[in-house]
Amino acid sequence: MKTGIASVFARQIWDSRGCPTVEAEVTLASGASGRAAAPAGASRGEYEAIDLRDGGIAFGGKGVGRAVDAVNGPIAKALQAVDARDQALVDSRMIEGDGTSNKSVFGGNATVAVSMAVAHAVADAEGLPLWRLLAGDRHVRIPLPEIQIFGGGAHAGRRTDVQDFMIMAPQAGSIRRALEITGNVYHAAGAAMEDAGLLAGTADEGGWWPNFDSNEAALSMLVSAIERAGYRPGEDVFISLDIAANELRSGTGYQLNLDGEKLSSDEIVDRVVRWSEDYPILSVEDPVGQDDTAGMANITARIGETVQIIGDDFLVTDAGRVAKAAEAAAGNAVLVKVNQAGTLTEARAALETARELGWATIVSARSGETEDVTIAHLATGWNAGQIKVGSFARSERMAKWNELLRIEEALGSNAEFAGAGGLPRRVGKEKAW
Ligand SMILES: O=C(O)[C@@H](CO)OP(=O)(O)O
Ligand SMILES: [Mg+2]
Repeated sequence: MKTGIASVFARQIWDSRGCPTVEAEVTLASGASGRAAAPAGASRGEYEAIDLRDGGIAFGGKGVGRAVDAVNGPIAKALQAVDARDQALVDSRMIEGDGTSNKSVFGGNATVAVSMAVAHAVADAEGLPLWRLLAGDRHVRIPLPEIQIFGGGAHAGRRTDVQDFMIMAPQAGSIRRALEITGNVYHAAGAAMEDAGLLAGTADEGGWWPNFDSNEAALSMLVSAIERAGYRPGEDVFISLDIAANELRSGTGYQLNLDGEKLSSDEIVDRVVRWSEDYPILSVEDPVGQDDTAGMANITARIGETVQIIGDDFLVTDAGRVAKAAEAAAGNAVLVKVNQAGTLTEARAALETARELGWATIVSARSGETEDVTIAHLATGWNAGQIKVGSFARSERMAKWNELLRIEEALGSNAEFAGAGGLPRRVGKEKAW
């Protein structure tokens, strides 16, 4: 069989934070091949797949020899001669071989690299771009991007409590135009920071280092950067926040260091609701911690009609957690990170479950990335509607944005920008700022 897996091989490479990660190469009997690399998170949910790192830590500068060995040993053996076109079978062989619920034997960094490399090898064998292989004959839309302008939280020495200050331009009409708008806002924000004497470099994902005295100061600066770039906040360009509140947990509440306050779940929800009234915020991710279903349900009831409420650490790309959250009306969108699940099959199941429930889906990068562009293909081929990759000024991020430009070009006159259509069904109703 030409698409039978002939070899699986891994090596250690280095990611955008200068930390080691796993790169896998898969070759089929025909000679077709695929390559993919595992990303790595810094703000990680407790329920996501474990990255194996030598020395046992989840994030940092130690090697990934154990994960590399898992690929070159048991995973390679388990996948020998398996038909690569059967992604579900490939992934279940790894899931069964690992035998744990969180991939702690092989490492999620081992399984995710192999899972994605297999998909690339099939695309090579079929002579198709990966997005087209994944989409089949189905119509796809170019995803609406969420792009970081300031990076805070765990990505900037906890300089702001909020982790990602991002923008969205649902009316842009194309990825080409959305990126142009983002570039203009990004540079305007840098110039505004310089004018205010606040320019102090960039954070982990390339957003400006957030030298602010309050979370509100960052929000105000973002609004003025949008205006300075010549756009109308709340019309052309909206704000999207990743609070990453799991990182703020302290006892039973949440510690906001910049604002010098400890808040209960109800109080942090009040705070985010107030921000959403005072600023043109269209999307909020992880406003509460990974186990705070009541808090997610509370904020969804209060602002979910007009604001997208995304679960990241709260849902960890798990179909079961998405279904439970939907039952509790806790959120209206899921962030899909393939390495939280550990395989393409499991990540896609989380995405499909959310879609069936009328939730929005956002395919996302991690804060530690490589030149791998797989997620641009997943977001398009799975018709996710949205994509989050980090900022607009570092090559591991730009590689993904630029790949989307190529995909849009390949679609030619069939290219359709998801725009506001990528938002949850309830979001996008009239709201004045
Ligand atoms: O929280 C997130 O959404 C991501 C990307 O911003 O961060 P990390 O990869 O560190 O989890
Ligand atoms: Mg997040």
